Amino acid sequence: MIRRKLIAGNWKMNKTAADGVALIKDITAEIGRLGSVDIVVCPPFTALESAAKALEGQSVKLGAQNMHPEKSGAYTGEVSAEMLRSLFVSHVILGHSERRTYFAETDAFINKKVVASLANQLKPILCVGETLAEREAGQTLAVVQKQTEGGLAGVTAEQITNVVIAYEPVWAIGTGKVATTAQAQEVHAFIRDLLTKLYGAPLAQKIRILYGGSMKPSNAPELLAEKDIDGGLIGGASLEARSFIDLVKAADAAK
Ligand SMILES: O=C(CO)COP(=O)(O)O
Repeated sequence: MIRRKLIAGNWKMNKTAADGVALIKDITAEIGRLGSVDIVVCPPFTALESAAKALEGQSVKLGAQNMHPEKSGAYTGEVSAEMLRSLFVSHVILGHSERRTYFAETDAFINKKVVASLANQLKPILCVGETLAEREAGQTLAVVQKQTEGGLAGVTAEQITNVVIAYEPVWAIGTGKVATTAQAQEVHAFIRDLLTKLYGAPLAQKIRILYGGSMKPSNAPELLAEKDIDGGLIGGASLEARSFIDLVKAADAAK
């Protein structure tokens, strides 16, 4: 398999610094040195520094949930790529549907962040996905195409293998409604084709495309068996050590 599976936990606005360290200790005690799967945890900003210390010497990587595209300046409440790098952050979730919806983030703004993250040696996890109304109107692939192309504008062939795409159908996030494996694989294959058109097959084959939306240990094996599903971006099930560990084990079994 050319693509290593990747399991990323998006803690969203959950866990204090102390809660985060406790969770990381439970996770790393069981799978901290598992070599076969890439694992990333994405705590809130306030828990990054203590999480980085708890992850020292472990293979689990650290991600942030957002960043601002500018280097520094008068952007109250925001955090730059350089600030994240100084806390040993390697990945950053960008364009999550919750940020698109609640914070009015556009493809153009998300694109600036993607470009800035790559320029600062961070690996962006670019989230794309349709709402229920868009799916019902038959617009799923058009929406995903617009968000993917918009997010990746200006990203070069040299940079693209550092990008991770996460397909997260908005109607499946936090709802318990998981996309069927066929629904997910259809969109993942579509994204892979799009990446092939943009960057050519050899590079497109190397890019990880994660599924996100009510993924849990019970439905992960079936999803992860699909040809173009290279891992998961996990919300709710990443908040408990047991379910997160079981998701990582499912990815290990599917590799
Ligand atoms: O939004 C998600 C990950 O970014 C998915 O959240 P849930 O796993 O809670 O549905």
